[in-house]
Amino acid sequence: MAGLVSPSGLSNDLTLLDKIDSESVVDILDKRFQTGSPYTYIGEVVVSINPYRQLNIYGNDVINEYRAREMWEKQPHIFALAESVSPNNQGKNACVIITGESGSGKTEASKIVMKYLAAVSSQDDKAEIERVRDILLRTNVILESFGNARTGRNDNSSRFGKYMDISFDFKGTPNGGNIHSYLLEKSRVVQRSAGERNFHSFYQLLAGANDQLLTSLSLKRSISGYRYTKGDDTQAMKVGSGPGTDDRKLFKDVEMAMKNVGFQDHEIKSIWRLMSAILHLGNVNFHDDGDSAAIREGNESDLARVAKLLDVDVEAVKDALTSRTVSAGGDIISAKHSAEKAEHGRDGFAKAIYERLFSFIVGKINSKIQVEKRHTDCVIGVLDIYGFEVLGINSFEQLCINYANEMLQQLFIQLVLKQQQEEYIRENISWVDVKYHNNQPICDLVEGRRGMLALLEDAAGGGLGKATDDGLLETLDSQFKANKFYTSRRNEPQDKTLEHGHQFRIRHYAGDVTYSINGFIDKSKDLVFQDFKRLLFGSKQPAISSMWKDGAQAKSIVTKRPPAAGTLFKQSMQELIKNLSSKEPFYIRCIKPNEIKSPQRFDTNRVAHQVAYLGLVENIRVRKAGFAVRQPYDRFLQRYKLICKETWPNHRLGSDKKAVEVLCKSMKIKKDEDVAYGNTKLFIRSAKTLNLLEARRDVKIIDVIIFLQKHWRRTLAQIRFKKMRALMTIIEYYRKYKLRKYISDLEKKFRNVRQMPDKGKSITWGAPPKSILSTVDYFKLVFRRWCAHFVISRLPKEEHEGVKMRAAILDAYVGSGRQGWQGGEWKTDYIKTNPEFNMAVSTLRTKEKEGLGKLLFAAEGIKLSSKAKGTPRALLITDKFVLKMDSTKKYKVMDKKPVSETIKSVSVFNEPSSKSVVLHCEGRNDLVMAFSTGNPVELTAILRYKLNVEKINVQSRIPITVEKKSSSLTREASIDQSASFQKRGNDVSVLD
Ligand SMILES: Nc1ncnc2c1ncn2[C@@H]1O[C@H](COP(=O)(O)OP(=O)(O)OP(=O)(O)O)[C@@H](O)[C@H]1O
Repeated sequence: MAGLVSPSGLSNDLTLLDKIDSESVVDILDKRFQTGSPYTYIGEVVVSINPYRQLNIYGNDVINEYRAREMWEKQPHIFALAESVSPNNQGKNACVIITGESGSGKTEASKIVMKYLAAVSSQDDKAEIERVRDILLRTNVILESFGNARTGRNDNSSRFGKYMDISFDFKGTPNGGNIHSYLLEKSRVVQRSAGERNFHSFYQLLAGANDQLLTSLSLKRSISGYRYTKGDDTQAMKVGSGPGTDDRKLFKDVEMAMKNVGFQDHEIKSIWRLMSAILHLGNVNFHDDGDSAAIREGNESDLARVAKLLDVDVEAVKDALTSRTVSAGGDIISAKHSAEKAEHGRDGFAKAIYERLFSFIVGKINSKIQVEKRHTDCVIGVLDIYGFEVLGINSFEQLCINYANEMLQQLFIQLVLKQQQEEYIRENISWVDVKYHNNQPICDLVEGRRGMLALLEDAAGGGLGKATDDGLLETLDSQFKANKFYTSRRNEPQDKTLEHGHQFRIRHYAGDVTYSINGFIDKSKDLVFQDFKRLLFGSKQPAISSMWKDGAQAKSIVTKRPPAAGTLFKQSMQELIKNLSSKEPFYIRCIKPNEIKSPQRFDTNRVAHQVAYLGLVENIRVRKAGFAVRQPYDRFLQRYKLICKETWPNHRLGSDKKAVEVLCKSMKIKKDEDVAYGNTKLFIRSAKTLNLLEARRDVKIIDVIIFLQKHWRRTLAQIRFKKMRALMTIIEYYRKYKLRKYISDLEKKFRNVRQMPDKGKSITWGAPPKSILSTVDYFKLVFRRWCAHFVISRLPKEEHEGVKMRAAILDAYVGSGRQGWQGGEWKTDYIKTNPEFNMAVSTLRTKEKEGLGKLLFAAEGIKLSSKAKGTPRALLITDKFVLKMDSTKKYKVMDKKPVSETIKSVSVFNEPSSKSVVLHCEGRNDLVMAFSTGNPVELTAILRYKLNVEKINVQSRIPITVEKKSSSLTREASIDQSASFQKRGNDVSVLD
């Protein structure tokens, strides 16, 4: 519920409070102050309570959160208001009016607005735009130096009102601006209350100027050395040690800012000259010499310094300070001052120099940022003006300040009501009239045709006859006798709180203020003798001279008295109000939580007082009258459409208004009673309805989150799946490519293989892709066979069989150690060499009824029998039988077994010359023979090639089973060519 309550559960908009009274508002402000969330809304008005501590809520990350957001969407913040006024958002002229008492945070608020506007304005990096943006941000440093001072209430109090217009071009880029200053508190130059300081600029100059500059200005680095900077609080007044300030550093910042803004060196120098001249001027004292004033002894050097710094003649300065030129009936005479009057004149001169210097600085800044109207698309004004002021003694300045606040409050009520009324008319909603405090009678009392300022003007011009403060009070008393907002002791003798003869009281909207009439006429006249004007117009410093153009008149010309200060102030206020009224206003109402700048202390009474005089409760009531909240239909839908199935996720109801009606109906929100449907906005009467919507939204949002999560997960899975599929396709294509490449490379390598002398045996095959390893093995086999074919085809046909047989046992013998196994002649049968054996076999053939089968192998030797004896035997193998014959008994058949049941595997020794062979027979004794005729390798080949006995063992120790006993057969070379067996422990050795 970002829009309605803060994370700590506080109402974000005071109109949403159930109970609208001062206590509830103060209570919310207290909680906001304590929780470090200083902003609250009343509709579009931001109420700000000074946190008096640095909060981490002004960074660029936070700025980004507020971009392109409606005010109510995020937590209350000045950024939200700045976003509303920013040209990107509305493109209309607007103004931000910041009010509140001294120290409530107005200047800080204006800086926050500026920071936001600068950050979000279109980021065009043209040098000119950068320059203007830079100047607008840097002006603060300069204006704060010359216009701010430490007061009892604020260490950095603005002692002038400031209105800054920032112009934006059609792209929303700041391209210029204009600053207006109001009522600089120039009296501060010559006097101030205990513990307060003069304007920062004086201390910054004394602390920050380098020795060379100080010497050129004839200054000492000493605050106590000058009447106008000397204070009663020596610790606080030490150079560079003002609380909360670093004068030395700030001097550099100000100098740099002036240079960046475009002040020329001679202008900056003139500014330091004028500041120094003021300091020296304050040290010039007078005494009465007869009936006229004379410079006090010892002060001539100060006077000389003043003259030098102002670049005028020293005698002329002396004359201007001690006398006055009067033109009467064409004669020009010099009227001498008394010492008192001269001192008065000196202070007036110092104030005037500073005031004109300040105006010069503001004018200079303006000249650097002014922009032609035709290049301006919209203007945003920021007004940071002194708040309502009630001091121990309230004088003319307080009257002006409080009058300005009356005007602004009147404007506020008018504009808020007017805006609301206009909105109701525009939206076609019936209008409810609201009673509110009307400040107009008080404004009239001050500024009316026969109001206080008009009477002051008369008094200042001598029009009232008695141009004394007492006389003025008498006139005011009689003029406003019947005015219920004015009172004095004369008009209400029973009111003992008012002092007779010099106090009057005005009932301001913010509370009663008692003013002292003393000094009113002088301050109102604000007289600077023409002699001073002429003196400084004559300065050889062009910048100084340019500040005093009205000193150009000849002495003989009788100058028309300028309007009184009050009248000028009234005019500038009226102009300001006119300017503000022409723009869409936005308000920041600043509140000061305590008097001691504490980040913890919340002074309930003080805050209640401010809440009252800022008219916040009234403001809430006005805003709430009729409808507490209004929201454009599209925005409303954006937030709440999820709570109604007809509107979620998108409606098809023709218009947003219709969709909102359906949504409200589904929530049983009653038309007219709870809400009203305007042309473009929904008007919600009370917080109850909004809370209902928000509560429903909170419930629904969980469903939406689950729904979104579900979809998002599905989307993620789809994305992953697609990626995987793509990956597989890539892999598949790559594999195919690798395969094709391998095969095509092979094909290229083997293309001319027939013509190669070695028929391609030297070709390297390369590592094949894994998937075709077995295929390539097969290819290799085919290739080998193809090669073999060539070898074989060159041999006579009858040898083919032998070669094939040799090839068949290749795997068993390669690397076996039985070199030369494939060589030699294979005779198949060795009978022919022995006629007796041959005869016996022929006889056998004829005798055997079922047929002996085709003779495959026949050989003689000795057979291992029990006790390791070698018995002469002949071995006959046909494709059907295995026969053992006794070669000592005319080849009598000893044993005859079908060949398939008999031999399971065959073993030979891995030594080339061995003639022994072991036929392993399943379930029977192994047949171990050492041949005298017959080749054991040939026998293994016949067994595998012709009788499918696959297993051929070629080893050095052959496990045997003879006479049902298992042992091992080893081989030893025979010395005499004849074979024999020898017992070796449990094992047997054949000597062959
Ligand atoms: N948003 C803020 N965050 C932190 N401190 C603040 C904030 N606003 C104001 N302050 C503190 O309060 C002091 C006074 O604020 P600021 O000068 O803006 O008051 P002001 O209303 O302009 O006073 P004046 O009318 O005297 O010029 C600041 O110097 C600063 O210490």
